Amino acid sequence: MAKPSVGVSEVGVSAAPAQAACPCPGTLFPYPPPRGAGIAASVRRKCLQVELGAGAGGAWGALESMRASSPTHAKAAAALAAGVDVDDERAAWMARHPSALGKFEEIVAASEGKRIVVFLDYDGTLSPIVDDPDAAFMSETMRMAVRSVAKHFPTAIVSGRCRDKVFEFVKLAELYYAGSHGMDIKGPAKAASSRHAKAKAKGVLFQPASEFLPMIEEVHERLAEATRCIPGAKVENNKFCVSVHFRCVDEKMWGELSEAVKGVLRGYPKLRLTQGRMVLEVRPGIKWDKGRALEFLLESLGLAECASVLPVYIGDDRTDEDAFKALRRRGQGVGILVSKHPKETAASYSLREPAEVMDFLLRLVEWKRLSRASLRHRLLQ
Ligand SMILES: O=P(O)(O)OC[C@H]1O[C@H](O[C@H]2O[C@H](CO)[C@@H](O)[C@H](O)[C@H]2O)[C@H](O)[C@@H](O)[C@@H]1O
Repeated sequence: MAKPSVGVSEVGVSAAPAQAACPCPGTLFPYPPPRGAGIAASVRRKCLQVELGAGAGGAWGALESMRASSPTHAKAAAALAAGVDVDDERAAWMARHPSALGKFEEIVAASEGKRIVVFLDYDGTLSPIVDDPDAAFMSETMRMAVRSVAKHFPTAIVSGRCRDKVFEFVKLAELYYAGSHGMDIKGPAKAASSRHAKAKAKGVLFQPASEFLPMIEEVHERLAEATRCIPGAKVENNKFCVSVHFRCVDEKMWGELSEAVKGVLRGYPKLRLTQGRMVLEVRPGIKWDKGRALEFLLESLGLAECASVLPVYIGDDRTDEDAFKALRRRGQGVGILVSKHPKETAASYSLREPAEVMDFLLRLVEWKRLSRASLRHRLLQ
């Protein structure tokens, strides 16, 4: 298996994913994605810029990013700057990123002759967003849906959380887990079915940032100390990354929080700062993300061949954009963004909330059962 190139990444993410010629028929990605009127260009640019510059600050600082990530701010700014009717904007966005439930038949039709592999983000995708990160439980019905999906398709959870923690929430041993934004990858603990035996025999386990472990420990302690006096701030150790939550911090204190985080990171030039949903994410500055984790898992499963696989990735966060972009680079796959609001995204489809994710997963299972039954029926005739 090819080892990844590990090195300090450049700060700044290009707005548009690199265009890849797709050699495969039946791609679901119209690329480049049509750009309708709607979110004003300046707001779009801000929504796309996820690297914040850990040192002296990038062209665009952490505080501005924190403000723009607030749904109220982003919406108000977009409406103000573009004078756009919010309903029109939503309709235009839905035309570009239609509901994966509404387009279900189109999606499964694209899987003809291919093996579907399912990738699921955790927070905001399988569990609703809540104030307390330690209380982001998934429902038992969602767990049953994921378990059923994993019976039919290789299934992976790809999360910003530490792998052990996300496993504690999901509690399904038959899945692949990629924790710490894909920097901690492990295969199923025990055999789920003989179909997966090949990948298991390879013993999938990969930690491309292991040398950062002591540094992350240290920076976690320093961040906890530096933000102790900011009410509502919460620092979470995600093993290869650290999350600094500001969901419960008064907006007036966001400036102080971002200064505290940047102050600590000045001493750690090998780390980088990105942002998720009301959270600043400190991570090793290596070229590794959820997109690379997706590629790694496909390769481990022996399914990297473009013609034989249809990866389906469902996620809600900026960090999931790396996986959506990876699918576009492959020129094939189904990227589904979970969002109630129009957002710039490299995903092709959308779902509004975790409840719709569960409906989609259950439909996938039902479709698989029916197509198997119909195949059996045809063989017996
Ligand atoms: O990649 P994910 O599985 O989506 O993890 C991303 C971050 O998720 C968690 O934070 C988010 O969910 C919390 C609980 O709903 C919420 O309080 C917080 O505001 C969100 O950002 C998790 O706590 C982070 O460590 C993950 O990096």
